Amino acid sequence: MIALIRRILGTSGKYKSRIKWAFVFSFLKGMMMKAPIMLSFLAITRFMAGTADAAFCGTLAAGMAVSLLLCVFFQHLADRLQAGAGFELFADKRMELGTHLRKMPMGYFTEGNIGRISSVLSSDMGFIEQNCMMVLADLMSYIFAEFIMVAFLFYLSPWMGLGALVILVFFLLVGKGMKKEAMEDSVKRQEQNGNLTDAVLDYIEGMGITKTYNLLGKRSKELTDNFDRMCSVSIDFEEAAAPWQRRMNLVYGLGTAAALALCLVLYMQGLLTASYLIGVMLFLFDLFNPIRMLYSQSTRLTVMSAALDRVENLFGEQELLDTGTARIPAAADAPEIEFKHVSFAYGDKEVLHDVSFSLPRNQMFALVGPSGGGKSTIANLLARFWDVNDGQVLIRGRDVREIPLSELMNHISMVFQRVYLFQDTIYNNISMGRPDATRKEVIEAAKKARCYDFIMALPNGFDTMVGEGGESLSGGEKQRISIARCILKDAPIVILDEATASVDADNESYIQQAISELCRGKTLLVIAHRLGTIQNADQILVVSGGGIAQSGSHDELIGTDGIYRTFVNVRQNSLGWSRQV
Ligand SMILES: Nc1ncnc2c1ncn2[C@@H]1O[C@H](COP(=O)(O)OP(=O)(O)OP(=O)(O)O)[C@@H](O)[C@H]1O
Repeated sequence: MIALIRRILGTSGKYKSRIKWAFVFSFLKGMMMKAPIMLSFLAITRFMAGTADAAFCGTLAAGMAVSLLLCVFFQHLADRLQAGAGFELFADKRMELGTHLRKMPMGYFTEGNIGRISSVLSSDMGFIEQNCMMVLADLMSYIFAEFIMVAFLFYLSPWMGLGALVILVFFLLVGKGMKKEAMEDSVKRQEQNGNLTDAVLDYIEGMGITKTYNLLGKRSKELTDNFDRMCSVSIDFEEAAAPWQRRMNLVYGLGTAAALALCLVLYMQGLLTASYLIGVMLFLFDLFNPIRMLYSQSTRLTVMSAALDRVENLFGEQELLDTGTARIPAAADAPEIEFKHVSFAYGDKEVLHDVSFSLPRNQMFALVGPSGGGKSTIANLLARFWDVNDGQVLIRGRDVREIPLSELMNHISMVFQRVYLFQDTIYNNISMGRPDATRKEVIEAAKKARCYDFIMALPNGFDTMVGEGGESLSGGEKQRISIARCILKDAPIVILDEATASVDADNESYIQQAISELCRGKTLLVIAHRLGTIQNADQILVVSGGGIAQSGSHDELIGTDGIYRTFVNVRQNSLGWSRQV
């Protein structure tokens, strides 16, 4: 418990001193709570000695009233300091986690971690935020109350004090077993919570496919199974705690009886006077209540501890190093993009092996080749979504790892095949390409991306809200809005993952016009699927089997016997690289 309190203090940063002050007020509250018992003891001693007079009685009554008022006052201060600190602390932690996640390699988000991240951010952090400070306040007041009572008992009778300490050892032993069991179950419960979030996200994201393939029964079953598992681990968790709670109550009952017996034995042996006997009896029945209450919170504490583990683990995930300070030169003799002996593996699976190529400035390059050959991986390494295992990726002669990530991102625009629009206005979706752009510049970008006309036909024009993921727009319209965003950003390198899905002829021609605008005066690296795009490229890189199998212009490559010619011939007659321009 102390370890958990230390851990929370350790993570509380600038709120640490506020929390410590709250502990001071908790301690004072604990003192004031027990003050009436101590005053009563004083009264009994004076009455039995016959020295109590009217002035004493008046002072005693005033002392009782003041101690009760102070108790309420200190409680108020402790609660205010702790609860406020808790909510502010976790608002900061969420922001910190957001910044941390932004610096993680993209691979982290594609390896089944989305559910874990969501459940840490919502359920784990929410649980700690709501419980931690209030529980902490209770814990501290129980610990202080127990300490004050045992110390007072020692003052009344060292024998009674020692007896109380022995009984406390039994509480600690039962508490230890209780904590161990609850800890294991808490870990299982929080892990299942993450699995459930994963399953819910997966179910909702895949709803379209689920309906199309009529998989509602199967997919619902997976989700229901997860709900069932969550229910059973929660029941196990509560059931596992019940026997320990019973043991704790047993120790409480037997401990109080033993303390009472000891008190009577001491009185009969003449080791305790009558007034001290009454004094001890005054709070004997409350003596072990604080420690019992302390352990009744232990299940919440173990959940909190497991939740803290998960939060800390997420914070402990390795970020992409962003220590570079090199600037990308405005002009350089070096190629705009260069891969030097690059090798890269996703885990153990090597995808690129010793890949080298260089691309001059302001030209268009097409990456083509069989599915799974490594085209997207090349684009992702250029944008430093991952780091290479060997070799170097250079922009204008600078290794991307030496360039600050923010500068690198300012230098590169990406148009993904799967366009994502935020639940916001169309205007904001475009302007996030350059947040300081004027309205005129945003509209200009929309015109260049050939989306102005369809935007103006919408009920609220640029202020129309887009549904989650851009669902209320057609695929071609969404793609053009994402191109407008890139045009506004005006980065010197554009990476474009050409859509494989076919769109209607009108949309196709609008998208091609938008791409032409986007690429004016830029270096374009396009993962190309359409023969029209490939033929327009200044240079084609055929990516296959983890390397560059061929490179050259369309005319050069088509005249050579090799993988490119075979591909073009095959694809011309099939669905893949269509002849649409
Ligand atoms: N995040 C990832 N984790 C593990 N393996 C991956 C990951 N992304 C891609 N791969 C694997 O790396 C290989 C290269 O994938 P990549 O997406 O680069 O190929 P591609 O040529 O772009 O394919 P496509 O044309 O189908 O998009 C594939 O075998 C793929 O399964």
